[in-house]
Formats: sequence, C-alpha cells, structure tokens
Amino acid sequence: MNQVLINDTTLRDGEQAAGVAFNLEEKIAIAKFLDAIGLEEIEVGIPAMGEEEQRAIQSIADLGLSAKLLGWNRAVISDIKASMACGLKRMHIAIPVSGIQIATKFQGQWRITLQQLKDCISFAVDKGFWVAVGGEDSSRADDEFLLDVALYAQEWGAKRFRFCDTVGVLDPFTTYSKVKRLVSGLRIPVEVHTHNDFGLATANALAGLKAGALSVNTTVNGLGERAGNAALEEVVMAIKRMYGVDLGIDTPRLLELSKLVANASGCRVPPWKAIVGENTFAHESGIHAHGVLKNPFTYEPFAPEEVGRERRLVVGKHSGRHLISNLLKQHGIFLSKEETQSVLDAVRQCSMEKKRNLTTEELLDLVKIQKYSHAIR
Ligand SMILES: CC(=O)SCCNC(=O)CCNC(=O)[C@H](O)C(C)(C)COP(=O)(O)OP(=O)(O)OC[C@H]1O[C@@H](n2cnc3c(N)ncnc32)[C@H](O)[C@@H]1OP(=O)(O)O
Ligand SMILES: O=C(O)CCC(=O)C(=O)O
Repeated sequence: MNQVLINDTTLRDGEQAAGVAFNLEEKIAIAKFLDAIGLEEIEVGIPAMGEEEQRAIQSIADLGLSAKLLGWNRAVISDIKASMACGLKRMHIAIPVSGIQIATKFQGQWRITLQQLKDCISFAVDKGFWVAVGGEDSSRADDEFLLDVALYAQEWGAKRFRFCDTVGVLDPFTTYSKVKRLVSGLRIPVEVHTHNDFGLATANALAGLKAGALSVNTTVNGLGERAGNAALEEVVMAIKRMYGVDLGIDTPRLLELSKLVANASGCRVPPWKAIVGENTFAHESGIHAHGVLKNPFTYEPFAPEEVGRERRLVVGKHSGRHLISNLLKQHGIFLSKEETQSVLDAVRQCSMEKKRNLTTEELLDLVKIQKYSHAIR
C-alpha cells in the first residue's frame, strides 16, 4: 500500500449531501486547505451544473495549486465541453454500469451507454485532456460486464478506472474480491469510491486499497450523498497508523480542516466521530482515566496531537477515585481515600442530575460542599 493517492471529493460528492451548498469563498477555502495539507488530487465540482459552478471551478483552477484538479462529468458531450471551459487539465467521466442503472437511465440500451462513453473519452483525449472513468454502481454490476467496460475505457484512452460502491452495499470482503478482479484485468490504475450506507465506507476503501487500487476517493468528515463517503481523516489515519504509510499529509491540521468543512456545510460533526470528533480523546470512565494517567496508550490508538486534538480528562457518572484525586491534586487539594470516595459519590449524583460532565469549578464546589475545605492548601 505504498503508493496510495487520495483524490478528495468534498467539493463534489461532499457537496451533494442533502442541503449542502458551498459558496465561492468556501469552495476556494476548502480547495486551498486540502492543497496546503498535502492532498494530491481534488475533485472540484460539476461544470455541467452551470455558470456559477463553472466560475467557482475556474477560480480554483486559477489558484495554481499543487494538487491535480478534476471536474466530474456525465458521459455527455455538453458536460465535457463545460469541463473544458473551466481551465482544468483533467476530467472524470461517469457511466452507469449496473443493470438497474442502465435500465433506468439508458432504457437498458447498454450499447448506447458504451457509445456515449467512447465518444466522450475520445472527445476529451483528442483535445489533450487526462481522462478518468467512473463505473457508477460498479458494486451491483455484473462482474464480467464491469471488467469489459473498464477494458473499453482503457482502450479508448482513459488513464484510471473508478470502482464505485454507489449505494454502499458491499462489505470489505466482497469489495476486496471485486476490486482485485478489476485490478488484475486492467493496465490502468483503479480508484475506489465507497459510500457509508452500512457504516462501511472507510473499511471498504481500505479493502479496495489492499486489493490493489492505487487511489481512493474521500470527503472531509465523511460528508456526501445519503450516509456519506469514506472520511478523509479516517482513511489517512488508518493508512498511516495501521499500515505505517505516511502519505505526506499534515495530519495535525485535520481537525482545523474538519471544522472548516463543518462550518461551510452546516453539518456538525458528532462527538463520537472517528479521528475528529470532540470525544475522540476525552476520558471520563474510571478504569480508562486510571490507565491513561499512567500511560495514554492504554486507551488511545495514537497521540491526540497527531490530528490536532488535545486529551481531555473529565469527571462524570463513570469516573473513579484516581481521576478525582489527580484533578484535585492539580488544585492543591489532597483528600483521604474516604473523602475522595464521598466526592466521587457527589460527582455521580451531580452528573446524573445535569446529564453531563462537571466543570472544574463544579468539582471544586462539591469539595467545599462536602466540607473538605480543610484539605485545600
Ligand atoms: C452517483 C453520483 O453521485 S452521480 C453525480 C450526481 N450529482 C448530481 O446530480 C449533482 C449535479 N447534477 C446536476 O446539476 C444536474 O443533475 C445535471 C446538470 C447534471 C443534469 O440536469 P438535468 O438536465 O436537469 O437532468 P436531471 O438531473 O433531471 O436528470 C439526469 C439526466 O442525466 C442522465 N444521466 C445520469 N447519469 C448519466 C451518466 N453517467 N452519463 C450520461 N447521462 C447520465 C439521466 O439519464 C438524465 O437524462 P435525461 O435528462 O436524458 O433523462
Ligand atoms: O464517478 C462516478 O462514476 C460516480 C461517483 C459517485 O459519486 C458514486 O458512484 O457514488
């Protein structure tokens, strides 16, 4: 897995999340940020959407970023022309490949589908564009047909083929075997694009990479259609930490990027969200806090600073004496075992009433209320 390329599609599939609409400044800010932290490739939008989207894409193209920029297109010549007008050098052309998609969108006329793809690839390649092709709904396509389409795309000049689990219906084992088959049959690299309908987008993205795909689509915070896409921060950190491959991405800035996209999209990140959620390095439980106080790796997969977070030790319903006495010592308060236990009992009660963690002030107030002010030095 040494050569993984991340092609981030926050500005395309991410923005397809229901209700999300980035303005020009937000699109530019996100593109710049992705580039600044070391993303190699960015899918910047859909030129066929119209003039405003084209202006945004042109503005991003004008920034002169190091990242390669792609526009997303249907296999329709007017889409390709719109992409060409945006100052991009690369384009992605999508074509449905499953029975249900071809029946619905092309009235089952797969020969027409293929002809449209051929015409579009040739049109773009002849004009000097670097072209990638996406097999929409690859996961539900007949395996033979999928490989045939990919082979045709390769023959017609495509430089990469995208395997899309469009409806997020695969598990990692099936993803592995389907992607492996495609990788083995093609000379051009394969990209994986996975959706999160069963919560498996990141797992499937990794399975696709293990099977030999060389690039992967991600979105910041996993933003995207329905349940979203494989999250950039999850894929990057899994590759870094589980496979020991550093993609050269400035991971301490992942949290800042997550906040930028959360604000621009209006989609807040749940506290338990892997890598960037507020609780990912927060410890309340007694047993965990006891371990973490001695050695953080007892209950953390990596240091919070690696993704721009800080560790938080908080008191609440599940806390234990070690954490309470540690926090109190930081304020010069030394209690006996029995006194600590009664503060802990009060913490539990208070946390249940307030249905949250206690602030430091609330903890110190509890000590006073318990009449242990003698312990305050
Ligand atoms: C899996 C994915 O994420 S695919 C990307 C989805 N993203 C989007 O749809 C967001 C941007 N989309 C848009 O702005 C609009 O849908 C446009 C501009 C692309 C097209 O708009 P409209 O012309 O109004 O068509 P509408 O969206 O209603 O229907 C889609 C049309 O594209 C066709 N189509 C869908 N996918 C493809 C494809 N890969 N290649 C060729 N044609 C396609 C449909 O069959 C339908 O064609 P028809 O108008 O001849 O019946
Ligand atoms: O690029 C393609 O072919 C389609 C990408 C996509 O968004 C999907 O299949 O979910």
